[in-house]
Amino acid sequence: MDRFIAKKRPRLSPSSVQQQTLPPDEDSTDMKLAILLSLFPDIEQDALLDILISSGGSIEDASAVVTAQRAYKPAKKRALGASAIQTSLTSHITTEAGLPPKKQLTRKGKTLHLFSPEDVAAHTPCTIIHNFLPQDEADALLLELLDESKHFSRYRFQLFDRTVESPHTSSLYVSTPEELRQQTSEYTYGGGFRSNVRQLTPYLRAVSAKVQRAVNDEIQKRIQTCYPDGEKLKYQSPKEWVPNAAFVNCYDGPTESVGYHSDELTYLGPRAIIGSLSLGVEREFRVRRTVASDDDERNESEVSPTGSTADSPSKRKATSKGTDVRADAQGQISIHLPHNSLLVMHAEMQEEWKHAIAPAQTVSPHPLSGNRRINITYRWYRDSLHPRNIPRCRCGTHAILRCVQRKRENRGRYMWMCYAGYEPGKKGCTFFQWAEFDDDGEPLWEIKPTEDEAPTLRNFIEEDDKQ
Ligand SMILES: O=C(O)CCC(=O)C(=O)O
Ligand SMILES: [Fe+2]
Repeated sequence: MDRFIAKKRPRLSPSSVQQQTLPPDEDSTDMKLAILLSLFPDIEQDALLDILISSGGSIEDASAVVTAQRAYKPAKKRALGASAIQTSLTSHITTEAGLPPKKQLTRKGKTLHLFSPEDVAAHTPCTIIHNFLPQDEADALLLELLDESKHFSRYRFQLFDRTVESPHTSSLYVSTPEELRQQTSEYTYGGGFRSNVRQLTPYLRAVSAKVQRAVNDEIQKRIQTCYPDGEKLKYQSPKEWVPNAAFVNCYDGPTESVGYHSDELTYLGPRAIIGSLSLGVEREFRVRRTVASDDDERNESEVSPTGSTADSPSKRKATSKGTDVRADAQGQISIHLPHNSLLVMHAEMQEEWKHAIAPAQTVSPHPLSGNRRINITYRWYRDSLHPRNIPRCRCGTHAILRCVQRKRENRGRYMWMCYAGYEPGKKGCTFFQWAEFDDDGEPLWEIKPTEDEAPTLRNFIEEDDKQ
């Protein structure tokens, strides 16, 4: 549900930099990749990422490589692509129950393809349930949302001096007309207000009860089998996961996609969990782990069960340039998402990994949807993170919540920052403030939030559904 490519804040002129702590330099690989994608829109994102890594993180060098390679292989899509390892791992690798193996499985420039739920649970921060709904219900939901998708739109944002559109369409769904009003005038998304918000449809609501049960079961299994001492993670909510917003994406044809990103945490809070239901055409969901920019590649052998790496300052190594591309040096994992599969993105996902729907060369048409894939991400917007409580920046919009992923010294810390600069026609400010939470992920506000009457979002499950 994020902007289609994670972005670095636009550079500000020295005169506009305020006297305050500026946030850590985040996501520079993604920004570089976004720039390369805009320069070479016909080349696959993965291929550009490989080239960026092998060029030591330099955009200039990477552009020169692409241009030179093109001279030899004109306009052949995927000609520069990463090679894939096609395998099912469970038959080859023994792991402790539910724990990721000690040895790193992915390598620079490689894509490891996972199909079975056991492999997905063991090697990624996700779990997957195939054939989640009875077939007729899955088909009915797909048909309902294909009809809805006529009203979807592309998300637009500002990247330097260009307005860019998401390479797929989407809409947000909430329960009531009042919530719809709030979503277009109080809640923001990537620095601006949403224009495309719709009211929950009958099947979206009916299915949410099943998603809620399954996601809560998967959370408990994950805690018991994967997390240290069988306890929830720090900042993860101990409460029941209750979806009250659904973000629906439509990918019409093989080239529609979403770039690598982690989801915006502003209303979901730290350690967000997302239930993601796939319908129609099967597509690849790619994940890659993010690591601190100054980490040694070797620390990949020290992966903890939560996916974070052990801190070993003695192994740190200074490098001359492009250190941030180390995060991508591990390659990526591809999870195949067939029709009617529920993927749960667990609490370690948004802070420590990035995800994408990769463009495909071809897709196998689905009998009901043709070349289209529908994806629903059910989300839990937290009452304590209602817009009325969130810090305002100097532009007047409220700040957005992010987690430091790359810089070792602040990795895992949360921050509020202005994102208005990404909204077409707006200029952002330099507002930045560290965000503090208690161990259960509830915000610790410096200033007590105002108490107004605006209702918080309602659970999708109505009282009648609970009986
Ligand atoms: O389509 C998908 O499976 C993922 C969509 C996604 O990442 C998002 O909406 O944030
Ligand atoms: Fe996402």
